[in-house]
Amino acid sequence: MPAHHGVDVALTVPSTDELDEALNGVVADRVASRIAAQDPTLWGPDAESEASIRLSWTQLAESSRPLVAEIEALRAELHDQGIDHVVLCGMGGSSLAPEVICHTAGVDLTVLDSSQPDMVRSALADRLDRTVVVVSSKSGGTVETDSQRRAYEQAFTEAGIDPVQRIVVVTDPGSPLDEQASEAGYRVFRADPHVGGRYSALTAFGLVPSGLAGADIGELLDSAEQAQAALFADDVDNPALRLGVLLGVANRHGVDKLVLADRSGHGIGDWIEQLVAESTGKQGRGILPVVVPDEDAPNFVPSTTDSIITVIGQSQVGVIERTARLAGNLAHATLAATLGDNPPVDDSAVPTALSGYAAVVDGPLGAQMLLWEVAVAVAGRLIGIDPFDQPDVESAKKAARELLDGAGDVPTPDFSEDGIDVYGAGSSLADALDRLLDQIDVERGYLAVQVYLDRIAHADFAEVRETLAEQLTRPVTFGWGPRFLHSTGQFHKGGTPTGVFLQITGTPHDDLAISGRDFTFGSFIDSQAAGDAAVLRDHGRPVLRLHLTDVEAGLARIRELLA
Ligand SMILES: O=P(O)(O)OC[C@H]1O[C@H](O)[C@H](O)[C@@H](O)[C@@H]1O
Repeated sequence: MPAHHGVDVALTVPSTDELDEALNGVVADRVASRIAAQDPTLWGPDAESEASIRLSWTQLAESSRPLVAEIEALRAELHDQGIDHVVLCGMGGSSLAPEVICHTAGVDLTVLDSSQPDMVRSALADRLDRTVVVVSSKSGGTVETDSQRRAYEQAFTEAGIDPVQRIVVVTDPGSPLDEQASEAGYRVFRADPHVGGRYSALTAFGLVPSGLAGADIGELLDSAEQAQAALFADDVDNPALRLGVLLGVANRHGVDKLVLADRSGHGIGDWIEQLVAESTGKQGRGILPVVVPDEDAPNFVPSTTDSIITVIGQSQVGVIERTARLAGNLAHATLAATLGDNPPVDDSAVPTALSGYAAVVDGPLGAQMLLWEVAVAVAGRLIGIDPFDQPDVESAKKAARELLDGAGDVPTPDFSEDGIDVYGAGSSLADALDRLLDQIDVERGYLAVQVYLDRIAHADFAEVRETLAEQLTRPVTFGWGPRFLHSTGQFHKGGTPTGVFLQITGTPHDDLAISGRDFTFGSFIDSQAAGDAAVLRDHGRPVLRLHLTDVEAGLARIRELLA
């Protein structure tokens, strides 16, 4: 195996027999029904103690029912007071589910999952007099969420509004946030502690903000409940087993990218991204999701041999056949994991050469969430990792903390050009970029673009993913910082060591103090970027950081260079 790959699994293609064998194996081992029965031994002895406190997600369709009426009553109470704008403060598993639930339902939810000062400011300035803020944190110790809470407490107080009337907390029982919020008199929803963050979509974490915003959370639970029989069946037709086997077997053959064409139009790709990246990306192994807008996007066509291509939200026969054809392998496409009206696939038009992996996944939102959770648990067993921990997220948090405490080395730019401070080698900005991109391994590498800016104000910049993917013909991911740190950040540091990282940071228009803290939002997000870059470099990964002293001009310059 060539050393430059940094991966010890050769890229090969399994036979249809191997996929069938693995599928028969998980059926014979009763994996689906044992997941439903919350058997913690499924992932081996090392994962057993974590798994024994992480499997309650299998029964949420029933156990979360009592929350529906409680949340709906609170929504009605708030509406009576003219409070109809819901803001969610939270990161990762505490924000990605409500975001997709509300988007799918077509209801308005402001998701504040950032420490970027301008973005925090914009949220604070938006309809404060009509706003209820849900502060969600399972651990109760996430610094972004704590800082957002402090910002809203201060804003409400300054506006003469009692924060106790406007802040609702979701957390695990006994967390520091639970103690603090209960003492302050806030309304606290205590979630099931035996469910991990990224599996918590159907707990209070997903339901409270979504229900307050007006999504039909009863229907969401109904759709999960209706899918349970199919998803927990020890049966070769179980779509979750089929998807999990596809992911697991492909990964054993060195395939470690999952290109998701998110045709749902509601952003379920971002939720799946966290579930897959944090659950599998560890011990130098795992699967990196690459979220793309549709099946025509670069990285989907053409795809690379180290990718599984997946269409979400379009189980029409034409889409299934086309996906199968692109992957060149009907066997994989017949692993289409669709729920509900699942049309039959016409095999006749599709070539059967074995050269790739594909899946089409569809179904109502609650059902699909459960489907992906079961599939990822199955894949984790086949890959041989613990799907319930996230060991490498902490390292970046620690490095950021040290920088804030003045303990770490504050990085200094290597040079500046056109108002852009460059942290990396090169004779010019263009040269520094070329040098970074040249380090992407042509067979196994990927580029991760990590942008620590206001993701609402600069949303268009995400299009550089398409430009770069087209030019590089290698998988390119795009993540907004610090949001991605709670998602793909785990894979970047703990997964297959094949990433190359372009970090973009910027000077905010206006920094913002955090009440009761000796650091500002601006210094916090800077430390988060610098801390993560330091950890990536410690892992031997190339990182180029570009700091934009004038964000608008800097982004325009980067676009120009990349085009
Ligand atoms: O809900 P919290 O405890 O605040 O955690 C928010 C996020 O924090 C960390 O980054 C974890 O890696 C995520 O899995 C989690 O969802």
